[in-house]
Amino acid sequence: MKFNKEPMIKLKDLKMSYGDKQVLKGINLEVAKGEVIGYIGPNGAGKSTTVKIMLGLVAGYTGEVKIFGQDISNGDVEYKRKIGYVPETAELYDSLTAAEYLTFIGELYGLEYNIVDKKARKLMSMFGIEDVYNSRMTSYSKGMRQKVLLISSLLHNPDILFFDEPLSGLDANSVMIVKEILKELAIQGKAIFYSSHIMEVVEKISNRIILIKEGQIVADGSFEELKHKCREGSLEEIFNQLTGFNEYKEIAENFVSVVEGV
Ligand SMILES: Nc1ncnc2c1ncn2[C@@H]1O[C@H](COP(=O)(O)OP(=O)(O)OP(=O)(O)O)[C@@H](O)[C@H]1O
Repeated sequence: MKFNKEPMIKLKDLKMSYGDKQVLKGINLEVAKGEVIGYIGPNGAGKSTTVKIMLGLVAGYTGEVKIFGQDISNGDVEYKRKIGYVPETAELYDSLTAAEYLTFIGELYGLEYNIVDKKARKLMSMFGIEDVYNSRMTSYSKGMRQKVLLISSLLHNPDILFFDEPLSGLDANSVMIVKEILKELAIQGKAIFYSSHIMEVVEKISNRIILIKEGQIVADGSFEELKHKCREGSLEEIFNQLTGFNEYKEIAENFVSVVEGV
């Protein structure tokens, strides 16, 4: 296989516009096996757009996107078989049971029904939700749905994982489990692309942080490196500094005074 020598992901001068608006202005990055990339930035910075381009969901970009050493514009979608994705918002097929949904997804990836059924049930049990495996997902809480989504992204043992707010709706115990799972997956050599606005978690789980602002990378390094460079203590403070934001107090005060002014 190629990806021993090649980086798992390589983006070269990636640009993307929607109409007149340029949302990616030349992203360059390489991701190696075992890297957990915290991909962060303000709302609208271009994070989801980058990820969707890599997933082959958005066309019209310029520059080069190589996944497992293969240029994805060559029309061969085989690379998608080794990718897992948890989108920020997903439409689960609510009227299905988790058993039906997960076995369906597994079969799409070419897994045998019995194997995927067993695996899905086991993973559900580890998340403490085995008892609802055969219940319709309409009856699920937000956290339970999120767990099903996480499981569905991992059933086929992908080599690259794209996670967009994967902890959304999870309770503190489940968050700890997922954080450990991510660590373990990275040790197994997976590359993980982790987008989130929860800076405390990004700080802890990422071995490399990439901060994107207005379609450009403005920081790329380990948390320790960014801390040293920015002379700040937390990733939240680094984020505020690098995105030039310090008027949160003023905005909050004005906000409350408008609320009170009714
Ligand atoms: N399909 C689309 N059509 C037009 N504009 C789009 C489309 N998708 C995204 N955009 C614009 O591209 C910019 C980047 O959006 P993107 O979703 O990549 O940001 P993001 O960094 O993921 O933000 P968030 O943190 O809010 O999820 C935004 O200005 C958004 O309005």
